[in-house]
Amino acid sequence: QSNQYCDAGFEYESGSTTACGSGTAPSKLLIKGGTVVNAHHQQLADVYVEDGIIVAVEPSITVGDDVKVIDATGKYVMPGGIDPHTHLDMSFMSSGTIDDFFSGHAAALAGGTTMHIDFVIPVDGSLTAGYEAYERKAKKACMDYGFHMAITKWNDDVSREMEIMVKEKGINSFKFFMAYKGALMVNDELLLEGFKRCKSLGALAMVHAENGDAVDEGQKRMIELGITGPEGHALSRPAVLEGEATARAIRLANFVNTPLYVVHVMSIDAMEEIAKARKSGQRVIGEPVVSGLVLDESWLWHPDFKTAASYVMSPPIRSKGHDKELQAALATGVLQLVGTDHCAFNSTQKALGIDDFRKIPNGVNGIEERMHLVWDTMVESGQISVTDYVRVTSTECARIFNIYPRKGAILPGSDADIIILNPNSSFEISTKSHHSRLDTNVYDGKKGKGKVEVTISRGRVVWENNELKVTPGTGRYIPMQPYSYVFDGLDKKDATYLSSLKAPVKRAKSSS
Ligand SMILES: NC(=O)NCCC(=O)O
Ligand SMILES: [Zn+2]
Ligand SMILES: [Zn+2]
Repeated sequence: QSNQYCDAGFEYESGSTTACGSGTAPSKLLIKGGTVVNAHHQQLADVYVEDGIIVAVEPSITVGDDVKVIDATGKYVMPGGIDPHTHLDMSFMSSGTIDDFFSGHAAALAGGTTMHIDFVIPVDGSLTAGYEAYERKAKKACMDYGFHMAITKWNDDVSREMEIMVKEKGINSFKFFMAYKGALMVNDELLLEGFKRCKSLGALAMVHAENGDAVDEGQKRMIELGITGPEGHALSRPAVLEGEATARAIRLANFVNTPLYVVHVMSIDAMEEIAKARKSGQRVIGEPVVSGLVLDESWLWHPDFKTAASYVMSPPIRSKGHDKELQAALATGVLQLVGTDHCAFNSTQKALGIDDFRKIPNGVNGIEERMHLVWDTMVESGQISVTDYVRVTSTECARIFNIYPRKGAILPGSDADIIILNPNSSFEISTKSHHSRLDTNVYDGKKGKGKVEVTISRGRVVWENNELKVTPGTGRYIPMQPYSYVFDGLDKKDATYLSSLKAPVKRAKSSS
């Protein structure tokens, strides 16, 4: 397997073999004989692409000699994955994630993901400075990307800048961290202000739901007990704290009547709050991440610090049982789409917390592994259909963030972000052959059925025959408009609420 790629102009240390290339960019491409799968439908059809756009999806398309033809007989032709949750090149916990907008994209493309949405972190509270910094970081992009933005403090400038981000910069979602006390964490007052502002702009409010004050207390408790290793991470922030914050955020969003997106749902406790809210008719979206779906916390008790620390993320990976319940929730529509929270720190960076788990930079990998692991865990096990696979890995993300059907579909007019998955082939994940810069991989050794054999990024064949051909600077920013479908009808709910309020009681002025 090739593990190196064309990186002209960018410093990058990589593996041994070379597969440098400009990313074959035939202006015309025909994918023949496959089963084309969209979230709503699947059919035997050919897909014809010109200049990065899908032109036709129909049986038996004939073309001239100038067209590159890929045979997909017996395979699935699907929209490339869209990862709604990543942290490339992010400064965090006295460190910086080691996958940037080049290596992270290379890894993503090798695993069948053709777009992601990353979280811009404001600089000293300034959204504009944060946006500009991420614009610079993303110059080396080799696949398409969009941005969410974190809100870490509140004042009139932030409120004004949110409007600029939505109306001028193509950002339609803002994340509020209810954890990471003393760093990114916000209080309920800010949460309410932020939710109201999101609503007024048609932007989606997102939350990292853990009770940060209680986590702080739990961490102190572990240190006092002499538990300083990675297992202290899990013990200090139990699922009840995720459930509490999820419930609180849901209730506050309900009070404001704005949709809510809960990122990285890791526990039954949080999932059940989402289920309850959805059942009552509230617009709440739940995003499980691959680590929560396929791993359990036992790794945090591994005797080797390097191994154990590589599994430290927040909220923590939970005990066995949570994984299966989250899978069931995804299969039944309680949770809607799968992310990764790809946030890669290598073992040297993780060693910052060798004596104190509170200093281990939080985050695990997944951008390269998500498509394979979701296929194997959910489709191969019979829990979801192939069309649902497309929905949870691509289409639903495109719909929620208002870029459908440009993304998330194999339809005439859509961007030609396409994967060909062979259900009869198999994959094996290995730290040695992955494309991330990480020296660890929380999925190392995992094997399964289904293999992404070809990835096409806007008409360019970037992954084929286990070879990656990517070029920095070819990825494009995808602006996202506000008021996606999750806002439909909310004005009617507001009107119902207002008309339900009784007219103010008129009282005579008392004389005494
Ligand atoms: N999840 C995690 O551990 N690191 C990334 C930051 C976040 O999403 O909370
Ligand atoms: Zn988070
Ligand atoms: Zn995250």
